[in-house]
Amino acid sequence: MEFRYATNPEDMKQYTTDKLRDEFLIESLFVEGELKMVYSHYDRVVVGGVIPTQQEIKLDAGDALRTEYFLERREIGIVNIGPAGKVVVDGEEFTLNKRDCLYIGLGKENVTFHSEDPSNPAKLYFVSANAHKEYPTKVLPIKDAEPTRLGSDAESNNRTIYKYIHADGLQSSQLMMGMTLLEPNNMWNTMPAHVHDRRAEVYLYFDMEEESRVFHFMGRPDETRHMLVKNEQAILSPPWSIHSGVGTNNYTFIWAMAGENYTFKDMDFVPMEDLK
Ligand SMILES: O=C[C@H](O)[C@@H](O)CC(=O)C(=O)O
Ligand SMILES: [Zn+2]
Repeated sequence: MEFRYATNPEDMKQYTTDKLRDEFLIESLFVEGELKMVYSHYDRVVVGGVIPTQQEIKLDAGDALRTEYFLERREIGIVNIGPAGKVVVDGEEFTLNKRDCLYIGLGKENVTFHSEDPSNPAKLYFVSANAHKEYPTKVLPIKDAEPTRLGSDAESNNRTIYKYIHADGLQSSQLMMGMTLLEPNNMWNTMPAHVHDRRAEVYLYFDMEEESRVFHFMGRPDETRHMLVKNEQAILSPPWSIHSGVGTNNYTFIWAMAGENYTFKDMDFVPMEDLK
């Protein structure tokens, strides 16, 4: 488990490119046969990636959480971004095909990750947050998720948002999670940009070509910076930061939020005049 601390936005003004990336970019989450995790002090989210091969991989609290097991005081949302996989939760099996989401509630002790075909392994991405109450452990297959169309070709941001974990979907204590797919020839996400000072957010960009990049914008609206992001890299977005990107090609991303309220629509849009 790697640890990331929270940042004062005043300090971010001084950051070099390398420092910005060290604090906010997660460059490597997916390694065959391994479970990789980053613990962020923003709303204490844990961001993880796992590629199980021949052997199952256990979701382990290690020494980092100082609890008996990972979900003792947590909940988790898992999305498969690769070939078919399986998650076993206290003996119950959940199959996840590409883009399916599994929510696991507080108190589940034994969670293991598996691939249907170890030579063509699953790629499971997850975000976990602290939880105060147990909600049902459940899969939402992508085919049953509600699509919302946003943007337009004229603005190069024609995209579909699927919400998985939220007030009207899979229920949780505080975690919200979903996925946004851009149509071909559409490159912009989240423009006009917004902030939600009550919740931190995490992005995972994926389904990108090796040579494609997303220029991801962050920072307070009047003090923005960018980071160059590759396929299957994640971004930690502080509550005070915009989180918007433009790609050299279209792409897909998973967003996850945790924090104060549980209201997806609680976001403050930034007028173009205020963006600097
Ligand atoms: O707070 C919500 C998140 O930033 C995403 O829902 C934004 C997004 O997917 C998009 O505009 O494309
Ligand atoms: Zn947001």
